[in-house]
Amino acid sequence: MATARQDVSEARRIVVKIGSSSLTTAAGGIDADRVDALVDVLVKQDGRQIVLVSSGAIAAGLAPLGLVRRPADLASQQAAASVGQGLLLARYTASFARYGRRVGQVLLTADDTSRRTHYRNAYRTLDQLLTMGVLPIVNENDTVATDEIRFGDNDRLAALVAHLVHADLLVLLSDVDGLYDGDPARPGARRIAEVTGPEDLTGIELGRAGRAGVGTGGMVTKVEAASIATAAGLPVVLTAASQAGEALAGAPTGTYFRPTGRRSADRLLWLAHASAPRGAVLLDAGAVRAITERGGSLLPAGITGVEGEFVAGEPIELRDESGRAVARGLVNFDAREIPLLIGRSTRELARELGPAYEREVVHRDDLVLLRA
Ligand SMILES: Nc1ncnc2c1ncn2[C@@H]1O[C@H](COP(=O)(O)OP(=O)(O)O)[C@@H](O)[C@H]1O
Ligand SMILES: N[C@@H](CCC(=O)OP(=O)(O)O)C(=O)O
Repeated sequence: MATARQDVSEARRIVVKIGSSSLTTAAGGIDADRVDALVDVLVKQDGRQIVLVSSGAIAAGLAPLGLVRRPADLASQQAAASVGQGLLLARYTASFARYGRRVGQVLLTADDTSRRTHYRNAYRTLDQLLTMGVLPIVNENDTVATDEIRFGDNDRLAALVAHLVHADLLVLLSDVDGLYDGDPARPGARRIAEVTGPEDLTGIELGRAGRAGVGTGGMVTKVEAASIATAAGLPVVLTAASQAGEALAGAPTGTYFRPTGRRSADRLLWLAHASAPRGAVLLDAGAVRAITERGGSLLPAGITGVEGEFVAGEPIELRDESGRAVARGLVNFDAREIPLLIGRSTRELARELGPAYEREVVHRDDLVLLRA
């Protein structure tokens, strides 16, 4: 028998993510009835605050541009997103207006949000919208994101947004009613009611997107999103958009992913999962121990080399002597300055180059360890 989902029914701040495949018609374009059906459910969540992460900008922009499927090149996808995002928001605005509710558009890029000031601003804006009774509708800012820094799918973005807004539940809505042990179209495929940890996922075939030309990422990115959220202490429910009401009420629909970890320092989750490192510094064994075992900052004395082009404030990888990435962090120097610092003490650098050089290469507060 399925276990009761008390943490789901009691959740007060919830991120609901809906995929393109659940919002668009087979011919391309927004399916107004499906948008209305979702909105009908969301407005009934009395006493709860909802943040909606909605995909569908690219899909919504296809038909108006005379395209029949998602184009392969980034520029055309971005053009479609630019046309479609406005249409999508207009549709949501009209649908929520039936109930006298307002919505606010929030477009995020993964890269921006791993920076401290942007992260804080994003939190403040979302929190303020919720306090004012406005329902935020989040999407990736497709028109500016480049291939390297782009999520592409919204599943992982939703997991990070759930963490950002201090939600107590993440609901992923798709065109499939849960995680199956293999391709759900295969006869005999079985729905998995509950995932208690990564061990429950061994042997499961995670396929790519379902309906050709609409969704992206398929189950792979949904399971990744669920792992990010559950490791940060959040329960996750994955189910079909048509079952959103039951899922939010805590009924045993879809797949429930049980939390496996505890909430971690805010922004660092974004640094680990959303940032695209611009380069790397190589660390000697002492520096690796200092950051992995003693929770220390990375000082110039422990650096043996530098790779790539980056400027102060950007995310970089910290690698051990074998080249393995052990951490990610926001660097305090430009790449071209690092050779000057290699192997030298901060005191010596300050004496020779001035007090501006008496600083960590990566401060411990801007550093996240990667799992081995
Ligand atoms: N093991 C699996 N369990 C469930 N669905 C799967 C599995 N493997 C692949 N899929 C496919 O993933 C699709 C959902 O992903 P996607 O198309 O990216 O949806 P969305 O637009 O909702 O993000 C489903 O339609 C399904 O065909
Ligand atoms: N930001 C993109 C999301 C792309 C996408 O298809 O995501 P999803 O349907 O969630 O797999 C959009 O709005 O089109």
